[in-house]
Amino acid sequence: MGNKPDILKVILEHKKLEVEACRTKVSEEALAEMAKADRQRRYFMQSLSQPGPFGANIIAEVKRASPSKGIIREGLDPAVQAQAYEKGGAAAMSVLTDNKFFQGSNDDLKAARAACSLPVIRKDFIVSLYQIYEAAVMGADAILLITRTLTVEFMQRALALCKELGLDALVEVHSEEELDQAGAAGAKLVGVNNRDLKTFVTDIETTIRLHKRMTADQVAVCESGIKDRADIQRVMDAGVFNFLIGETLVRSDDPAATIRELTGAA
Ligand SMILES: O=P(O)(O)OC[C@@H](O)[C@@H](O)c1c[nH]c2ccccc12
Repeated sequence: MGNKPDILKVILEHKKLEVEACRTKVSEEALAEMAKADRQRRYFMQSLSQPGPFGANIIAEVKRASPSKGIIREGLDPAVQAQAYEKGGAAAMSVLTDNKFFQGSNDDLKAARAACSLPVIRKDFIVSLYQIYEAAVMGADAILLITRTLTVEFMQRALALCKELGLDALVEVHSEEELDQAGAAGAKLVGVNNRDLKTFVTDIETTIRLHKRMTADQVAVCESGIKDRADIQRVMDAGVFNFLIGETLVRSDDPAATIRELTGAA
């Protein structure tokens, strides 16, 4: 790592500029007004509050590319992918909306959500409340908050706004310290990213370790680096039943079948 640029820092700096550019087109006040409009809410957190029919709940991700892997699948169609995810028995869906680093878009989220009946989380780098209004306006059911990139004070404000707008929040952590910060902010749905966003090293044990430190009112999600049923079994044996999976499903030629294998339904 040493002198490798910190990609997370680069992403956040770019994201701040992006949000400022959006603000000049639609003000936060105008967006907040739009966010109040009636929406057909789908319950993201509720779909993860207990184990599914075969045990594991899968949050299946639409992910075209990433800074660590480059293009994961050329020409990925979010609507087709969403239908396969639903058919395979996914509990929920995640859609990357960051364009510069993940080649996603708000339109990807809209298309994926319109093609199925699963609750959808907007996966992006939230640096401003502006993006939370935006998430509500594009029809997302939940947002991701990455503890490493935020203050406890901002997370509290963000969680309060989510409540007001009828959005769920998945609060992502990668260390004991971050888990404590997420808890202090009032996070209930806690995602443990097995991938270190600085080094891109993935270790599933991270979820098992941090889950032991969670409180009884927190629901855990195991995120990143899940390749097969054995990975899932190992984490389930430790008491975690929610899994956020991107690459393995996007690379599969039959994502519905892969979900069935992963959940244990096939
Ligand atoms: O493709 P994977 O290894 O299955 O990982 C999915 C998901 O966890 C990952 O995309 C992710 C987790 N947290 C993030 C934060 C930003 C961008 C991406 C992510």
